[in-house]
Amino acid sequence: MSTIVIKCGGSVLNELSSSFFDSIKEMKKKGYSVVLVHGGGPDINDMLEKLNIMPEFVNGLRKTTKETLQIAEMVLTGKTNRKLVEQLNDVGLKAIGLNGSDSNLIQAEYLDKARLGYVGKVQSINKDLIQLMVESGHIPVITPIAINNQNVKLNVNADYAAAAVAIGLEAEQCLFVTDVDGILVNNQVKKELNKREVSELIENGTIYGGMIPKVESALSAIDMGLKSVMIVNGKKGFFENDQWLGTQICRKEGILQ
Ligand SMILES: Nc1ncnc2c1ncn2[C@@H]1O[C@H](COP(=O)(O)OP(=O)(O)O)[C@@H](O)[C@H]1O
Ligand SMILES: CC(=O)N[C@@H](CCC(=O)OP(=O)(O)O)C(=O)O
Repeated sequence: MSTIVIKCGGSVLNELSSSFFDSIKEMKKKGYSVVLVHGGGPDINDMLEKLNIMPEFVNGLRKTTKETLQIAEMVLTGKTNRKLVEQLNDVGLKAIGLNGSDSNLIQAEYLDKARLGYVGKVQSINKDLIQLMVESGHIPVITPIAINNQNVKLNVNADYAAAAVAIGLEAEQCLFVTDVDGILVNNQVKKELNKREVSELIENGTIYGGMIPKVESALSAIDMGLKSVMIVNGKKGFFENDQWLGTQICRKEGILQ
């Protein structure tokens, strides 16, 4: 059975359009297995600010102290995951929330402990557990908190978590659902971008902040054999006339021609 992994960004979780849920129903009807990974950066920021802790990011990744990690997990599992699971269940989709640290669902190691603290780089995923859920007709909704081999929990950027889940499941496609129509260059959505173009756009500052983990994880997923990675807007319908609307990340030039 073909799998589509959908990463739902925190930027758009409160504004998901009804066509977002219709698209998931459509994919299920067509026989795809659907697996969701969610973010929640803005919810974490709100809580940190309430607690007078200043959020800090390096290239779109949150600097994570032990305290920040606890707050991130509390918000992501207690608020963000709950909300998305409830919304999916409300429209009749059988969603089930899973924390990435449960049963080694997402295994990670420190990405750069000195610079970023408790931030994880995914090493492996528990494919069997996800497949168990999928085969029983459920949509797993995964929170990007991982665990390392010393049982230390780590905060993983949801874009990297989604790409790792897509690779682990040998998914057909990974969709990054966010709050913009795709990657914008001079206010125009690029239909496709390759590795070289992405590097140039990061270098000249056109791609910045939260878009960096998206394009970097997209490129590494493609390098590892994933067929298709797209960045789409969750506030609108992003599937029309059998086509995805957004930016496709390609390995090399002209891959779609
Ligand atoms: N070239 C670009 N095109 C579009 N958005 C960009 C670009 N570079 C940076 N961004 C920013 O990336 C944001 C999406 O990333 P982020 O806020 O982390 O979303 P999410 O929570 O969905 O992961 C956009 O809202 C925009 O501010
Ligand atoms: C290490 C790291 O950056 N973790 C992210 C996890 C949530 C996330 O990725 O949320 P978005 O998809 O909304 O950005 C964070 O703490 O914000």
